[in-house]
Amino acid sequence: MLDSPSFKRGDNSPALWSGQLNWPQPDGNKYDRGHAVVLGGPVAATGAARLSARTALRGGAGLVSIACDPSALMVYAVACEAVMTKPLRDADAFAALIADPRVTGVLMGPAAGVNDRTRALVLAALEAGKACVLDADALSVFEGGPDALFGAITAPTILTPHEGEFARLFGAITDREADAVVAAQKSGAVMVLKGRDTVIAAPDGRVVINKNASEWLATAGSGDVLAGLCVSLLAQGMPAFEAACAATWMHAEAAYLFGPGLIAEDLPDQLPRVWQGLSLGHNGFNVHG
Ligand SMILES: NC(=O)C1=CN([C@@H]2O[C@H](COP(=O)(O)OP(=O)(O)OC[C@H]3O[C@@H](n4cnc5c(N)ncnc54)[C@H](OP(=O)(O)O)[C@@H]3O)[C@@H](O)[C@H]2O)[C@@H](O)CC1
Ligand SMILES: Nc1ncnc2c1ncn2[C@@H]1O[C@H](COP(=O)(O)OP(=O)(O)O)[C@@H](O)[C@H]1O
Repeated sequence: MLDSPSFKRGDNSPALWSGQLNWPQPDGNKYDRGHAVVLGGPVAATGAARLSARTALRGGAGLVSIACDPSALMVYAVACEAVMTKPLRDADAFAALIADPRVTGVLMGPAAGVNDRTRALVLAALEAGKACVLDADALSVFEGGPDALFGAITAPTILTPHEGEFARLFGAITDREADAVVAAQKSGAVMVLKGRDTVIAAPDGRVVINKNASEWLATAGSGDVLAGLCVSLLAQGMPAFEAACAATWMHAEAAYLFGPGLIAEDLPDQLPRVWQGLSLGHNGFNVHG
């Protein structure tokens, strides 16, 4: 349906994007499913990036690394197992790290800090032409001067603001759907305007409303998980709009499968059940042959 040039608006469902999921192949290796790099926050705020990175692995990325200031490396190294850690001194070091062609997606923002360092790292990643997901502080650092951000976006990019972050870049919201479409066109990025019904808008005018969310998702770190899922699917080669739609639906489905009492930590480990549902023909159609 989304391939039709006439498609403009609809509710999110696997029918829109399941054909573009990157399933592991019998003769494949981990690099076939991409390497996602997550920017880690400082030593006192490591949880958000760890949630994002764990989710990126559960979302199917073949490799996931957290890049962080050397002063925080020990915390990440002790806390992470399959997720790798990379020391990162400055924007030049970040550019060198992600210049590896096998790095296929970069997430910045969760607990990164609203400061000049975060701003410089975001601009370095965008200028490197990498597929990026920008969330939280990676958006807030451009409050008061968003054109510097929009002008740097050339590669596939997903922005995942909550309403407060959205207003910092685009002004007060009057109509969530219309405002998200305008914001996508203005920024050149896929917009994921989060909320009860999340609006996903592409610069070319496509817009989808996600309606399977649970109110239990309104919990600290839930957005960090969504950002991790976005970068996972982007790093696996999905187009940005389809990756954003799939991530939003899978995030909400994970919450539904867990049920009441959910906290953000519970979400990544529900993703195998989400994948199983998709592979077995969830919602009445078979996506895995
Ligand atoms: N485990 C961890 O380490 C975690 C770390 N985290 C990290 O914390 C940092 C701060 O992130 P944040 O989102 O809490 O705060 P911030 O950017 O100041 O915005 C908050 C202000 O915006 C407004 N607002 C309007 N609509 C809103 C909405 N729908 N949802 C929320 N707010 C809304 C509202 O203003 P009000 O409307 O009340 O005037 C509110 O006061 C960031 O780095 C993040 O990654 C978190 O992810 C949690 C887990
Ligand atoms: N009332 C609600 N019902 C359903 N989903 C919600 C509700 N409130 C928030 N969400 C979802 O929870 C997530 C919260 O993300 P965010 O505000 O960035 O949190 P955090 O910064 O703590 O990670 C988003 O995916 C949003 O769509």
